[in-house]
Amino acid sequence: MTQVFVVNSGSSSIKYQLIDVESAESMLSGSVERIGEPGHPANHTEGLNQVLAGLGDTSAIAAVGHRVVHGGSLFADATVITPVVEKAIDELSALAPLHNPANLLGIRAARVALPGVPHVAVFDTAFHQTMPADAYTYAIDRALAEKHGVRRYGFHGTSHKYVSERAALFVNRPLESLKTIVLHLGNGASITAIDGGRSIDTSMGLTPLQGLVMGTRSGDLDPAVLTHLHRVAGLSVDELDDLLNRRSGLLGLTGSGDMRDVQQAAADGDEAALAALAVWRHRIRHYLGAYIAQLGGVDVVVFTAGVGENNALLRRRALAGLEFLGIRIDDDRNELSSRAERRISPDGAAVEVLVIPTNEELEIARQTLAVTSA
Ligand SMILES: Nc1ncnc2c1ncn2[C@@H]1O[C@H](COP(=O)(O)OP(=O)(O)O)[C@@H](O)[C@H]1O
Ligand SMILES: CC(=O)OP(=O)(O)O
Ligand SMILES: [Mg+2]
Repeated sequence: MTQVFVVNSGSSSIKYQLIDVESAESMLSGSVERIGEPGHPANHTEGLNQVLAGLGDTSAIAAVGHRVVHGGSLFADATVITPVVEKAIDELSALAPLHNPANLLGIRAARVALPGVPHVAVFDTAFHQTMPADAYTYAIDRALAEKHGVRRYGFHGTSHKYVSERAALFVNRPLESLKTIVLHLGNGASITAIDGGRSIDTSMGLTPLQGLVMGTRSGDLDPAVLTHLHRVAGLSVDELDDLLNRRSGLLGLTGSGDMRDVQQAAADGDEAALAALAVWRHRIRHYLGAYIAQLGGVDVVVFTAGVGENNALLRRRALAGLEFLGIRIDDDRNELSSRAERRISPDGAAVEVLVIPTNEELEIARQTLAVTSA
């Protein structure tokens, strides 16, 4: 029995699992959520120490897999963590300020608790390294961009990879033949266009700030918003960074960054919440349309992550009115509350619409074992 302990430090949560890789069975799993909010762990170190204290017998653990969000163009594959790798993850923190520091805290805390086994980093960016240059290039001075690694990288790759592979198994068609769009809608959110199993475009960019409206991140805006706010409102670079990463998105529009709160407020008729949901939906449909064009069609649309897996109403609203594209939802199927992989389009629809719970931890465990036993 080969067990891998997986630590997934998200921007607002720590998810962990002890996984028996051969059977794909989860021996232990849990999460610490709403980190930083009142009544919850103050930070990731506190959260992780709680988790590690409850681990019990660790003798069967062969390796520890860590989700690391930004790997730049240095890491196209899972990598055993050495001091050099740790330093690179640290240096990439500037490009993923909500994530890489949390990932590093996780690595350091776990290494103290589990010192005798290899620790492996599995990067969110790796799956998107297949994107063609036309999709990842920003139209700015080429030499400057190259010197500073300024390009689109994309994130949530472990999730997009896992979910698209599960979707192909679910519809019982070869992954190589499918045009798939995965909507990973969590606290952070991104959409990926996957052609035959390869990421060809994704909504996040140089950092996990670009694209969709998220819990606290703005997603897309005209880059001139930054220079404008600097000039007219006197905001410094750090203040702008904080504004767009930590005080925008649903939080900026409504006062809460948690979709559950926003939806409750909208149900109670709160104008700001209703408007925020409309912006959230508009942005999703913008990318959905774009990716159907980039792919030249779509066979499978998949919802995953916190919002995508759990919220039937938001799924319905995201896809409403797209019947002309063959995208339809069966309301009864959609509203069935379940933790299972499921189809929510009607039988015989041109496009399969699925809900596939993501399992970044299982994917991380598999990749961790693959590099440590290679
Ligand atoms: N039933 C639900 N309805 C709407 N949103 C939900 C529901 N359950 C969870 N969420 C949202 O999912 C988010 C967390 O998603 P998750 O994928 O776990 O995020 P992350 O990995 O970025 O921490 C929460 O911020 C919450 O807004
Ligand atoms: C990259 C990213 O946004 O991750 P998360 O959804 O965990 O915040
Ligand atoms: Mg996540």
